[in-house]
Amino acid sequence: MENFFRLVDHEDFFSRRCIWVNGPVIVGAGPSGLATAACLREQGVPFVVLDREECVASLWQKRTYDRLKLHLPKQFCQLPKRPFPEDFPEYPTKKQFIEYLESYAKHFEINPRFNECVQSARYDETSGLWRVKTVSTSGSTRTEFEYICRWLVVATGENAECVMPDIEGLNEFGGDVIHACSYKSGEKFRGKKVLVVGCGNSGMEVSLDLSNHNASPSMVVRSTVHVLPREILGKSTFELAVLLMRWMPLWLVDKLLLILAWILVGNIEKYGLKRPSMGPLQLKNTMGKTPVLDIGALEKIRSGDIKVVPGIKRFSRGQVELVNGETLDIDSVVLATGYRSNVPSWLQEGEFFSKNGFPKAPFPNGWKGNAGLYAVGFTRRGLSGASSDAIRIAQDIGKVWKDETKQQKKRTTACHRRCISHSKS
Ligand SMILES: Cc1cc2nc3c(=O)[nH]c(=O)nc-3n(C[C@H](O)[C@H](O)[C@H](O)COP(=O)(O)OP(=O)(O)OC[C@H]3O[C@@H](n4cnc5c(N)ncnc54)[C@H](O)[C@@H]3O)c2cc1C
Ligand SMILES: NC(=O)C1=CN([C@@H]2O[C@H](COP(=O)(O)OP(=O)(O)OC[C@H]3O[C@@H](n4cnc5c(N)ncnc54)[C@H](OP(=O)(O)O)[C@@H]3O)[C@@H](O)[C@H]2O)C=CC1
Ligand SMILES: O=C(O)C(=O)Cc1c[nH]c2ccccc12
Repeated sequence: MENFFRLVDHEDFFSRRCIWVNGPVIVGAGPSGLATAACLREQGVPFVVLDREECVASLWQKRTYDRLKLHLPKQFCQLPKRPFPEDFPEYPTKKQFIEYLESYAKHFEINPRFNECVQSARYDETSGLWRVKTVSTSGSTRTEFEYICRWLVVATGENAECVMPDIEGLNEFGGDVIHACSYKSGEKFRGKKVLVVGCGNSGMEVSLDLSNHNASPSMVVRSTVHVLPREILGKSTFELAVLLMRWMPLWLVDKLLLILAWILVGNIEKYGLKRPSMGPLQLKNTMGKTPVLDIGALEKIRSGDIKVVPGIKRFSRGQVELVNGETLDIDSVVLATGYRSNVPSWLQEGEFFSKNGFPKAPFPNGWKGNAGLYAVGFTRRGLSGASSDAIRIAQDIGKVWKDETKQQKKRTTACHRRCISHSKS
């Protein structure tokens, strides 16, 4: 047992083991939890990280497709205190990113308690402490734990659960229906007609991968979407936007991006890809809707290899009926319908987090709540947002920690002195 938490060796009436944590409990061992743990380690603050899966970065390891690459340049995706290895390409692969995260955890000696799913967490006013209940499913035994701590860091992410839409007739469809989080490669869809529901980055990249594997994807675009080239004149579009934002307001950067996109990708409305009236960055900031950074799907749409279709009316056996009345024969469905936070399902708190599982306060103020509650990685700004939250949280907790340990030291030294002077007299 590591020295920073003590197993209070008693089992309560419900056979739940209580663990006092000296320092914060961090829920989630993804990039956000790891970044916070690393920054705390540097401050000398002990912590416990909990994760429901048996590995770090489970979203990346278990719920993403094989050909995934980061789609922002590497300098926007590395975590605090430890840059990516020099030989990483501009857009690291999923494998490289996972290797980096594993070595990051090792370097900062972060050893999460795996297979522990947090069921509930509440602040106990009387003691001024957080009570975090988990169920551990390691092996065939089921153990319940209760962690008691002063600080709670929520790092379960914006993508904790898959959004599975309830579409009429989907139960009668009969073929394979998977969410994009279970999609690995187009290999097993060769020669198949696949309906991809959703046109965010997942829908676009799954459609591209299917087409590269000689499947026939039809992608559902029920409303509007911003598609931007990943690069403009050899420079990353995201980086260009970040640079421009230093000099001009967001709406103007949006206008420029759209002019450049028009020059580079032309009118895409004729392919069924209508743009929202709000600009891409403004939409990301206000609604959290990420623009698509194109890595080749547009070309396949132009060539007709990826078919764009309107919203779905209903499914029937082997078929889908669309809102324009058209009916398509299909073999499989990939739901690229997005993700949601799961915080409301376990955190018993109504002030800091809103019902959608995101902090109520917008960036950069959504990292700190009341009574030792923190949130990391809910900024809708990807990995760079998570890093900036992590740094702030560790500084905030570190300051209190240092003040208190200093005082404690003073008390012990004073007592020590008194004892010595006492023994002399
Ligand atoms: C396909 C895809 C590609 C992406 N690409 C990029 C990119 O290129 N650049 C970028 O900046 N961002 C990207 N993102 C955004 C993404 O949010 C971040 O990459 C990153 O994974 C977020 O880290 P996180 O730690 O906040 O969340 P996660 O990585 O989701 O980690 C949260 C962890 O919490 C655990 N957990 C959840 N609930 C519980 C519970 N109740 N009890 C215990 N543990 C729990 C999960 O098991 C998980 O390990 C991408 C997202 C997706 C889905
Ligand atoms: N390479 C990379 O780095 C990648 C990054 N990502 C990131 O992961 C995050 C999640 O992306 P993604 O999984 O694409 O999710 P998004 O939330 O971005 O997109 C969901 C899509 O599903 C559509 N949709 C939802 N419900 C329905 C329905 N009932 N019928 C039809 N369409 C529906 C939405 O349409 P509407 O807009 O009308 O609601 C939208 O087009 C994003 O931040 C994204 O950038 C994802 C893949 C790759
Ligand atoms: O890829 C993602 O999911 C991200 O959230 C990364 C990201 C943060 N801010 C953006 C603005 C435009 C495109 C992608 C992102």
